[in-house]
Amino acid sequence: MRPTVRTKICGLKTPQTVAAAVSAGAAYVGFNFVPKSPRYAAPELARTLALDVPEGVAKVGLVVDQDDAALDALLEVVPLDFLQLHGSEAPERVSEVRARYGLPVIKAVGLRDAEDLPAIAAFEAVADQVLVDAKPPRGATLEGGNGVTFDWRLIAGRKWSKPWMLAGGLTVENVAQAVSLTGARQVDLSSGVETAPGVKDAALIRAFLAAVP
Ligand SMILES: O=C(O)c1ccccc1N[C@@H]1O[C@H](COP(=O)(O)O)[C@@H](O)[C@H]1O
Repeated sequence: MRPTVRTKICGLKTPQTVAAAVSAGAAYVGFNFVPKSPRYAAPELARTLALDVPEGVAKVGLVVDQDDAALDALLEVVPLDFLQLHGSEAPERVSEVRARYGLPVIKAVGLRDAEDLPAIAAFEAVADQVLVDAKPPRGATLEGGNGVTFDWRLIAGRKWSKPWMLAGGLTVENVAQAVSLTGARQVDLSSGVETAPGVKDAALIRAFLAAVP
């Protein structure tokens, strides 16, 4: 049965882990198209995986600062339901991507402290969903997937007009507290269900989904 809080498992690269996410009730499965990431899935692989995802589970493509040519090429191959923009895309770029591809866009915003909060409002105006993630640690090479949390009290009790997802360092141990503190109705994670960077584990995926309230 699907948990009440909708869950996205991101960075899937094998049929076994996609099947684990789907059967344990994930609402979204994510494919990572960031070449430098250990979670990268080549478009042909992602296409094969995506074709096996049942109706009712949304397929999300995670990209970082991709231009139209790269997105054209990706979307020719992989049947996606959402694009997740996880780089330094400006609000104007979010609008352009929505208009060009006709797909809903999830825009990631990184939080470290209260100064980062206004960005959520800026993207709320143009994106279909906002993904509220931890800002990468200083010196990190990846824009996300770093397994770090932010101070959830920063967003406790806040309301936005668009659907949003909580991300950043979520694990089986902390997800219930994160949801209770922030009021999130959707959560997203990648490294918290891995045994090594980029290596997802079906048992960890099932345990995480069982722990989501
Ligand atoms: O996972 C990656 O490699 C990645 C690379 C570049 C941008 C985003 C990436 N991952 C996304 O980051 C958040 C949080 O991840 P984590 O749970 O802290 O590991 C999530 O949306 C991932 O999809």
